[in-house]
Amino acid sequence: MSARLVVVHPDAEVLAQAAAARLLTRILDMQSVRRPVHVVLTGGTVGTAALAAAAASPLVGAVDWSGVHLWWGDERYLPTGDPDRNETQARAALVDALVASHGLPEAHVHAIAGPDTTDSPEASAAAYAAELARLADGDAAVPVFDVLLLGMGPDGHVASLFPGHEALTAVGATVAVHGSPKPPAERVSLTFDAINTAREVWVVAAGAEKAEQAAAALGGHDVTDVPASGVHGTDRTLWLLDTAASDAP
Ligand SMILES: O=C(O)[C@H](O)[C@@H](O)[C@H](O)[C@H](O)COP(=O)(O)O
Repeated sequence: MSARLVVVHPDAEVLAQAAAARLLTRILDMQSVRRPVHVVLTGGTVGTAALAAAAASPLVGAVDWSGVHLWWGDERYLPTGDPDRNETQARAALVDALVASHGLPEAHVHAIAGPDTTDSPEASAAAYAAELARLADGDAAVPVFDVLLLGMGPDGHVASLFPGHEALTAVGATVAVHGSPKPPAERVSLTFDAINTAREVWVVAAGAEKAEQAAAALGGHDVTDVPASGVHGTDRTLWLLDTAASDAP
């Protein structure tokens, strides 16, 4: 487990641009030492803005996308193409362009299944766990994630791990979530166990409404109340904030 490093940017726009530059540089760096590279994407406002910024960067052409696998930290259990799916938003911002123009194989886009192809969030979580295990080394449950992006909700949730929810203590790589306080109620998420195997975990958050929980998480508040408190990379844990999110009342 690594110490948390906090980087503060002036506003949400600069934060998204900087996170995009960091992400592309991280992938390039990793490609010089290993292949494939595994990246976990996030939904959320800043996370999606960062993907859009990555799409517009000239560095996008420097990455060998044929050697990159994309995953999600969580998904809203909604049908393929639903505008509220994290996958749909990430595809529109970046992923579709990578497949169409930059050689990312569609088979490397590991979306979490919705109700159009599975019978339940449990079935989707099981299918995602199987896909993760298929790409993992040996008996590992998940691939070694080179970078795992997370947004954070104003309640301190990350992925679909919400305060006080039973999913916080789930074992295994993935968990079906029912009764999410943020709609939609049904979701699928990576567990803490899976998230915390990543080499690098980056929490990206902007806005004054995130400040209290960001401060609580960085202060090591109990993970049951502030799930963001419980995420760490094995090599590095980065908190990428804007000024408003870093300025606790
Ligand atoms: O499904 C979701 O809701 C997201 O996966 C969630 O974890 C998100 O990243 C945070 O809630 C931050 O979202 P905002 O940046 O939009 O506040």
